[in-house]
Amino acid sequence: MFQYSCLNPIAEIGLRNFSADYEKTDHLEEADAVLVRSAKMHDMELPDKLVAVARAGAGVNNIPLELCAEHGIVVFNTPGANANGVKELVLAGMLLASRDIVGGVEWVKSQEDNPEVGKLAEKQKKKFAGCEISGKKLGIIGLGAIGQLVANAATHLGMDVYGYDPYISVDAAWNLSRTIHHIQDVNDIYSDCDYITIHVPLLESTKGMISRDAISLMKEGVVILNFARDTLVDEAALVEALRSGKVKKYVTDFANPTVAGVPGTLITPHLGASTEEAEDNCAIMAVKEIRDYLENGNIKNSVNYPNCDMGMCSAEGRIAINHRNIVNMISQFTKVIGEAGVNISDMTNKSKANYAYTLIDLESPANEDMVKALEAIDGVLRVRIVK
Ligand SMILES: NC(=O)C1=CN([C@@H]2O[C@H](COP(=O)(O)OP(=O)(O)OC[C@H]3O[C@@H](n4cnc5c(N)ncnc54)[C@H](O)[C@@H]3O)[C@@H](O)[C@H]2O)C=CC1
Ligand SMILES: O=C(O)C(=O)COP(=O)(O)O
Repeated sequence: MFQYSCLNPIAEIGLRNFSADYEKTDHLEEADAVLVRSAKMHDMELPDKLVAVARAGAGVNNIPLELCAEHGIVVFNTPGANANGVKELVLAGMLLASRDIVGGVEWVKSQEDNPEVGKLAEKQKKKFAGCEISGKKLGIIGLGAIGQLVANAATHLGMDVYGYDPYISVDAAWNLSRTIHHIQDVNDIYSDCDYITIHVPLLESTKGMISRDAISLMKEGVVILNFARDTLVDEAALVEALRSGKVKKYVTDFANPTVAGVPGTLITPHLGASTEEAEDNCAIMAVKEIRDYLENGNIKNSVNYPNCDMGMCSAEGRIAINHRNIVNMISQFTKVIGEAGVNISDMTNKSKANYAYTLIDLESPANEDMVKALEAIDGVLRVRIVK
């Protein structure tokens, strides 16, 4: 029996994919796996029993990835599962920034008791006039799951699209419309575009990337959209630029005291992934990843350990070892297993940055002595009998 805990509400349709061998617990210390959305895990104590964390979503800045890796806890996310939801809100954001839809709707609401509202509306409407997005230049920073969808959709809406992503995946590049201009210097996006949208993860290297200097390069009246993370933008500089009129609108999904209520902002309360479809997709993918890891030891879509897949185990035993990516590990594992008189029928070793993972199928079941001997090897972070 496995136990799992949800640190945020997770769509029921996903949780239904846990078999009868799984039980939900509200006690973190009992959980083999955790499902999480945006709950902050940095200050949480990581219980010994915990082996997997699945982020039902994309951004993993709320999870201590390195610390989890050190505890032999594999962290997963669900790439692309909520991208369409975000794309649609970005498109809505561009339209809301271009036409005063919010102001117009509010004005009509304020006239609910006015029998002359229809006539007055025709006089008032020029106050809410705007511009079209068709024909405007859109710069997209980050062409991953979300950025590529925004790029293609904006092209279909008649925008002239410029994309910047020095680390773009081959798949994302294949998916991009050929009309999208490939930008190699992000400053070209800053200086040339009417609308700029960012879709990069929050990392040490991306924090504050929309800096005061970046803003100073931008066109007068630029619209900036941020559905990625608030700390990607120097929001103090941004507020000054809004007040001076340099930035026409700041459309963001992240409310905080620096920007809330500032004229020129359009702020949603982190709604990008809050659609039924995105929540379902993320939950289904997260549960699938946890099950494959707990039941078979396979890793797919991890952000702190390498992917590794040996399918279902048909051997007598399978053992999973989370370890550091250093020399001479495998020979030590096989020595321990050989000395226990157990024959290895199959094995895979994968690495990602500082961490590595080894799955070993055995012709006879693993035992606790073997696990103890493997755990004693310097560099081993966790040993788990999968079967
Ligand atoms: N508002 C919301 O509800 C949501 C927000 N997000 C945020 O959006 C971010 C992106 O999500 P996805 O597109 O799904 O992630 P993704 O991982 O598919 O794409 C991120 C892209 O950014 C690129 N990148 C990394 N550093 C870069 C840099 N310095 N300059 C330019 N490109 C860079 C990567 O190469 C990658 O192609 C997430 O990390 C998360 O913070 C994601 C989903 C929902
Ligand atoms: O997937 C992401 O990165 C998101 O920002 C979505 O967050 P949420 O799951 O809505 O709390």
